[in-house]
Amino acid sequence: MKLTSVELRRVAMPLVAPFRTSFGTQTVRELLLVRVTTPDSEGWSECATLVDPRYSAEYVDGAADVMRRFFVPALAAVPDLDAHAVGRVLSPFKGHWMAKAALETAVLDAELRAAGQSFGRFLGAARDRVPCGVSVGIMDSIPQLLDTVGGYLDAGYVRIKLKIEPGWDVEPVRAVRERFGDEIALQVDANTAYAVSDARHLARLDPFDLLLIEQPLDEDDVLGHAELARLVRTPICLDESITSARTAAAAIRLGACAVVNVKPARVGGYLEARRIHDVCVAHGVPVWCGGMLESGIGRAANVALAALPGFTLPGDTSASDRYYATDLTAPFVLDDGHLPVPTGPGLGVEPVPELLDAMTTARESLPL
Ligand SMILES: O=C(O)CCC(=O)N[C@@H](C(=O)O)c1ccccc1
Repeated sequence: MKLTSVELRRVAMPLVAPFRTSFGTQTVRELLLVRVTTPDSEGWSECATLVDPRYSAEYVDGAADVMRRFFVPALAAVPDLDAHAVGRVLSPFKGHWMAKAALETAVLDAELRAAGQSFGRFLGAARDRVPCGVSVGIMDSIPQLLDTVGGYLDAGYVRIKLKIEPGWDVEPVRAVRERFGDEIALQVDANTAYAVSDARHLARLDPFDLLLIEQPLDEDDVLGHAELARLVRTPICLDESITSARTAAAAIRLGACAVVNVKPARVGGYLEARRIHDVCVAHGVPVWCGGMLESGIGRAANVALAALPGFTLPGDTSASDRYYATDLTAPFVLDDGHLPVPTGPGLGVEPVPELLDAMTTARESLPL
């Protein structure tokens, strides 16, 4: 396929409620959407960068700039591009995994729409719907947390993930266990907020039978996670540390993680995400699909990925209304704790034009 146009759109989507993590609070999701066209198709994707480099080193303006100045010119020069070529063409450029993921995904969407094949079928989905977890932010009080968790359980979510940080960890977990019992699937996400020296404190979470503790330490502290795994009983899951199939294999070999959060945006796209899935399955390490507060565009692709056989734990693939009163696409609606895997060509969804225009704050056609 030859790229005939690439458009970047900045979209502002207000969250239904502030979402606080150990690295900041989101109230509006400022998204960068990518739309590519080829002679016989179009492709959409969503770049998962935040407005500021707090989750990772990438941020929205930086992603748009690197696409504009380096990535799109390189891809536009390729006469017969396909999704598998994108990673190769962009490999001389270091990092910028979310920007690379957005371009690869848009090209893949265009390719699959032209072929009439769904993302799920292309990736190797083994299910037609996926069980959904939900991520619960750091709250102002325990009562507020319990009300929020109760609402999500009533909505049917099959797993609760609590964001934690020093000062908001053991007590919230204890309160949720005391109120909702030992049966609910419960895990925590620290987003790198702790140090190995906090091991004894983190071991106080062990009695609560958590599924996992996600990314307690710095993303580059793989050895620290291996040491922590020897000091706490709760399984360690890595997110920010896993940037490729190779780093996944190394982290597993070093005993740094027993579970992996597969997040396509963090690793350059769905092709590498599937490689990470395959490496983890080969090592007997369960995976689940992480989220970046995606609109329906990114959510569609994540739900398709979460249907692969090694995704044996519920992911952060929540319904649209977890974050947004109005989604860019037809909303993803939870049904008996599950979301259906889209079956249409490509992502199987597209932005609703009037909704997209209403939420667009800037648009830019890149010269090819
Ligand atoms: O449900 C979702 O999409 C969000 C899941 C979630 O908690 N994501 C976290 C994370 O660290 O993985 C996050 C990413 C970016 C911004 C805020 C939070």
